[in-house]
Amino acid sequence: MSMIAAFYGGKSILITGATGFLGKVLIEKLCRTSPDLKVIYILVRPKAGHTLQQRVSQIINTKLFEKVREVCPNLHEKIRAISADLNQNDFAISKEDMQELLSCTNIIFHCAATVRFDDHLRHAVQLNVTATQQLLFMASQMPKLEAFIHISTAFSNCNLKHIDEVIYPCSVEPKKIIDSMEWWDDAIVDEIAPKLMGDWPNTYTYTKALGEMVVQQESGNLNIAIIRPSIVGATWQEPFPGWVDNLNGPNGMIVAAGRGFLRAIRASPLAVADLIPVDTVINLTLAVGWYTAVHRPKSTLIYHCTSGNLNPCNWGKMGCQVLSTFEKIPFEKAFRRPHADFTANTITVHYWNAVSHRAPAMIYDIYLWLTGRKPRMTKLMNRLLRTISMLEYFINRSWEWSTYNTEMLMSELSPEDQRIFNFDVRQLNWLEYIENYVLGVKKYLLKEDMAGIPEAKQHLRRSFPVYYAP
Ligand SMILES: CCCCCCCCCCCCCCCCCCCCCCCCCCCCCC(=O)SCCNC(=O)CCNC(=O)[C@H](O)C(C)(C)COP(=O)(O)OP(=O)(O)OC[C@H]1O[C@@H](n2cnc3c(N)ncnc32)[C@H](O)[C@@H]1OP(=O)(O)O
Ligand SMILES: NC(=O)C1=CN([C@@H]2O[C@H](COP(=O)(O)OP(=O)(O)OC[C@H]3O[C@@H](n4cnc5c(N)ncnc54)[C@H](OP(=O)(O)O)[C@@H]3O)[C@@H](O)[C@H]2O)C=CC1
Repeated sequence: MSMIAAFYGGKSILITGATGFLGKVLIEKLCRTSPDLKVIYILVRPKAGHTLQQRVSQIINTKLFEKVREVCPNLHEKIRAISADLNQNDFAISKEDMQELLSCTNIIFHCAATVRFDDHLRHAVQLNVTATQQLLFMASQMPKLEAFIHISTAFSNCNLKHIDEVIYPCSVEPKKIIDSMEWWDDAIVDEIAPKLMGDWPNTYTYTKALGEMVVQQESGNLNIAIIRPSIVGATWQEPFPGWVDNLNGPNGMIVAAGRGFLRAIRASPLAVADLIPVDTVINLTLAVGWYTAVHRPKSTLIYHCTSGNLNPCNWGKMGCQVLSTFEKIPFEKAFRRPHADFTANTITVHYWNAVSHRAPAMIYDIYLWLTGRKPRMTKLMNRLLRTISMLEYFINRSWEWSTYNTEMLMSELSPEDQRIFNFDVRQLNWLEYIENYVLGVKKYLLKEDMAGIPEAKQHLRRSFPVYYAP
């Protein structure tokens, strides 16, 4: 019998960010391995044109939930959506709902965040710092709470090269920043943001670091743990390989390269590509929830969920495998034949951006205009180049994350739990994983049919501009 699965049986679990990438995989795994859990409360913000129930149905009627729908036929009843906006006071939760959450919750998984790199500092602070503070305050009023699990990022300290499983202080206290945001107008925030952020590359990583400090400072008597995943990628094994549903991180780059838009990038081929599959992150998260509640460690433990020190792979090897997968399973309607150059030289980057990115886009737009269609390629290319410029920081450096707590936890699990909640990234075969990843992007993100592969291959071979354009 799995101790972890049994632990979640009969429990009331509160999840923020449940409609996001990690949140969906968390709900799926929880319901599949512990179908006898009592209820999962999910805090969902209302979206125009969709009722809360519709948002839940949209999630659980997808392929990701195919297996769990068999194991847990009353899935709808297990998931209770609560209308909430984490940007509002008391999360704009109704009195009745709040009362129920406070009196019933046993475990909290706090996943909600803004993961945009370019978010305005005010908004990033609101969601990644202030909302975390508010949730901790709520947690402190929950008599039945056994554990509070906070999802951070391994890049919250990306201004350091070697990162231990400890909280590093930021120069300005998060409480001061939260208070200041109330009376600073946007112009002041814009002016002061670079000074506050120092050597953090964006508002996302900076506010996630502040969020960790808040967790440490407001932990009180709570039983808390922090999980720091690195770059979270498609599923490795569960519920099936290659599932992915957004364009964040490497996903957008795989789409852009597969469709032939992206041909060269400023990246260090030897830099460690610290990717971690989303199911690995969720398995660790559930194991941490169990361990924190049952063993009640004396201090807040931080768990790095990274691959670099246990099973390293670099961007060069990943890029090659992505490209070789495109040959076997090409994407449909490619603009050009997939090809990629890594370069570290700024002049070469400018050259490739002009010759291989902007010029073909402009030529194609002229062709669209001449044939009476709306030009769109230049706009798309500019957006892609802007995205790449934001990712460059992460593909030209390597970090070392220590994983003592994560390895300690692995050794605490029974053999059965090590199998069911596997987060041993040493077992991951990168080449196989990347191939399934690319296939998953094609199937689940681009919704392309595998039956279209022969036609996609013909398109690449037969179309002269597609094959020969630089
Ligand atoms: C398996 C890995 C293999 C990698 C190899 C891939 C390619 C291989 C082929 C070879 C190529 C050359 C070699 C490549 C070498 C490596 C390259 C890989 C790069 C991988 C880099 C990963 C780095 C990740 C860093 C991680 C740091 C921490 C991780 C985290 O903690 S959180 C998750 C990370 N967060 C994000 O990724 C969010 C980033 N996004 C943003 O900040 C914003 O969306 C934005 C990029 C700033 C864009 O903002 P906008 O306001 O302009 O746009 P908006 O968001 O409103 O969207 C508008 C429309 O654009 C679409 N869109 C959004 N993002 C992308 C995207 N990345 N690519 C394409 N399109 C995108 C969006 O859907 C909208 O569309 P519409 O609705 O139709 O208008
Ligand atoms: N993806 C990655 O590569 C990595 C992610 N992480 C961390 O993992 C966690 C989850 O990330 P991920 O799943 O990728 O993120 P997503 O962007 O996919 O999901 C974010 C979630 O937060 C919710 N949310 C955002 N704003 C609000 C709000 N005002 N009120 C209520 N809910 C809100 C979103 O709801 P809605 O559907 O309404 O938008 C969504 O459910 C984050 O803490 C992130 O920092 C860490 C490392 C890497």
